[in-house]
Amino acid sequence: MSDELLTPDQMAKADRLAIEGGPFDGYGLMLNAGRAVAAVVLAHFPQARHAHILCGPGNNGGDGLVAARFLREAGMAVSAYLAPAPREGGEVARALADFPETVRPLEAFCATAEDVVVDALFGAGLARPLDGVFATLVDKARLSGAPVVAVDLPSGVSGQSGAVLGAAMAALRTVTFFRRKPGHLLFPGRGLCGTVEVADIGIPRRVLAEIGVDLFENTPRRWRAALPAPDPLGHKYSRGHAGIFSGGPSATGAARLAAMAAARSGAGAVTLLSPASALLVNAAHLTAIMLQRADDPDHVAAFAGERKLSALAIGPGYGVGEKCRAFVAMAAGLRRERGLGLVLDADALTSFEGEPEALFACLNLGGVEEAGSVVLTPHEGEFARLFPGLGAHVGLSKVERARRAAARAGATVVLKGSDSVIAAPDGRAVINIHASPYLATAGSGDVLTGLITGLLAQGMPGFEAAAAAVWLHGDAGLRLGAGLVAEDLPAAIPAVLAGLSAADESFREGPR
Ligand SMILES: NC(=O)C1=CN([C@@H]2O[C@H](COP(=O)(O)OP(=O)(O)OC[C@H]3O[C@@H](n4cnc5c(N)ncnc54)[C@H](OP(=O)(O)O)[C@@H]3O)[C@@H](O)[C@H]2O)[C@@H](O)CC1
Ligand SMILES: [K+]
Repeated sequence: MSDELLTPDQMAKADRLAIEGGPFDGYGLMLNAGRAVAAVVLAHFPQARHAHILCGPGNNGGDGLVAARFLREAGMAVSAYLAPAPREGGEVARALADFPETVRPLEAFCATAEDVVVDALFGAGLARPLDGVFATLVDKARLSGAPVVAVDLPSGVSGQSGAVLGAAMAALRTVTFFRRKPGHLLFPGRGLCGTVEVADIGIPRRVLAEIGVDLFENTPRRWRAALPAPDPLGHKYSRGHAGIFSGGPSATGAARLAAMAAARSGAGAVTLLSPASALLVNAAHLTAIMLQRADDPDHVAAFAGERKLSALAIGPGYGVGEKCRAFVAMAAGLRRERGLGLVLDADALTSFEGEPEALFACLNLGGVEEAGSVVLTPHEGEFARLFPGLGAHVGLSKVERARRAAARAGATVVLKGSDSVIAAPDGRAVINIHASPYLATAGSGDVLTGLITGLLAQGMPGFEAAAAAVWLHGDAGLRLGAGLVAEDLPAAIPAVLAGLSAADESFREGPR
């Protein structure tokens, strides 16, 4: 499956460019779309007693009318229901004229669990919350128990953000056209789409270049070429040296999880930077990971120079407060002066609650010549603390929120969740769906931080390192499944890396 994602506006442009360049006109595309929907219904619900096609006033409804005609021709019992009067002379009017039966008003819809419902009320043109008869149809469809096949998007789901506007259909399958939209990958939309199929309706791939696609599913294709490979003549320090800050004696586990993940990602050396008070606790649990006392920022800076540290992570289990801010400032300095990669997570983010500008200022200080990449890895709670005004309820898509945050911070932002978004300050963004709900477990985020740090330490750029780490972490979660605990994740990384070539193949470009 292709990994480009188009917003509804970009999709409208794709339609327009395709029509201009031919060979299909608007009605030709609609015929192809309706045929594809009918094919999915016939393939997956051949035993349905009756097909009910709910058609809205726009082109989504037109696709529905075409599908109704093909289903009828295939021998299915069909009822089509249409919103009041489509625009005269338009493609929907043409689809209506070509439908040989009388269509019924939407209010007449009534289905049973043995039937199938085709939801063609609204797609890309959804402009406001569903209410009135449309909201009633959502309830009626749900209560009928009939499977729903959505045309383009479940009606009520925003293609742009995945948000539900008012109410939304819950589909078992969704047939979209040409490329998926962000709303198919972002929750809650993703949870309402069922299985998403992408139909080729004759829009040529060349239109993508003109649209300037800037959002993708997070697949290996996006970062595979930047993934570090060991130099046969290299040594452990030339493979990158990652430093992970540990918390105090009762909060050391998070940093050790991150350290082991950094090592598993391929970094040649990993050092745990521990307060003196936690040295013994950490020493009792470490083997391949090195240990260094770290109570004074100047000493750590000197150590980083002597031992050629190439990336640092601070935050997991570290503790919120002044000490954390001081070490972040020191790390930001090393990043500016020596090009170290830097990952800030958890307590390092929360430590700047109420004064995020202080963090962004120290990350963005001028005179940067060989500054390394910075990656911030907030979950929604930490994100809202660090980026007031960009929290989940501001009416922007998760992609837009992450993009604005990345631009504000001058850093790659991983906005974590079941639909993690990774955004770079230059606007590049990917949405990750390659993950498992079993990853929502204590310590899992610490492992992700370690993977990013390990990849940065090996010289991978920030955006690619973050996207790769999120995918590798997700793949480990999918492999382990039920019963996984965070300790299992680093150990699963060798198999994940070994399987990467095969995964890569499955994301190769399609024929168009
Ligand atoms: N373009 C092409 O060539 C191709 C497009 N294709 C198909 O077209 C679909 C996009 O079509 P579209 O742009 O006509 O939008 P669509 O989703 O049908 O809705 C717009 C209509 O709904 C109305 N409306 C909106 N929200 C509402 C609400 N809450 N409650 C009530 N009304 C509401 C809105 O009214 P208005 O806002 O103008 O008042 C307008 O009348 C796309 O998803 C795909 O299926 C394929 O055939 C391939 C070729
Ligand atoms: K729909």
